[in-house]
Amino acid sequence: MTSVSEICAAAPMIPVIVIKRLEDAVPLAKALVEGGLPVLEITLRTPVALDAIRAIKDACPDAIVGAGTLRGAHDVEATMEAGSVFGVSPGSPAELIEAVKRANLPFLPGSATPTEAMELADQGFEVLKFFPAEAAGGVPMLKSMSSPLPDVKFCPTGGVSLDNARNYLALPNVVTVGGSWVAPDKLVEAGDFAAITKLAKEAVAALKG
Ligand SMILES: O=C(O)C(=O)C[C@H](O)[C@H](O)COP(=O)(O)O
Repeated sequence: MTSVSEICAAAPMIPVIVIKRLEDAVPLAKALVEGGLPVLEITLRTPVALDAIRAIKDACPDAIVGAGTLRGAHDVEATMEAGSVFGVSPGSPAELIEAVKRANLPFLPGSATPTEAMELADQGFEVLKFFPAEAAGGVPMLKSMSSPLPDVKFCPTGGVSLDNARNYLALPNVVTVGGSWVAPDKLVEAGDFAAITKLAKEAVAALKG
């Protein structure tokens, strides 16, 4: 099993993906992988999300497919059954944390405060999703947390864009960022997957290294 740290090191950003039509799943995943972004977070926000994960697993061997918006134990079981190799959540409710530990699923729990960060790090989580990044204090908040908690690493997500991602990645406690900006609804709905590859390449060029 790949660790969360290895998954986060595999790309400078993790696209946060909302699949509304199942037929968009594979071309979208292929477009992002082709653009240099192999780590994909498929959110469980739509009815086709689990089928989308299955389809991408089958058709895109180079993608590292995870599930986002995990809310409870049932989500952990369902996403693993569908083939997700990691999970992400906007928060860290106790029932979800217990389920993730039982299942041994590589997991980025959501954290927006120092207390949550301390509790989750104590429980052995290597990287936390700092969510909602911009609304919860953004770069200054993470910078402040890096002084007392230098060992706690984050993937800021929520309001992160090409414009501010580099400021996050420059922080010593940020290992990668997450965002939906590389897979905007409009382009997916229009079937413009070439434009999505272009956005992915643009993100990689701006953020790598
Ligand atoms: O669905 C989840 O699991 C979430 O936690 C929320 C997403 O990560 C953010 O909605 C992405 O934020 P944007 O990049 O600003 O669109």
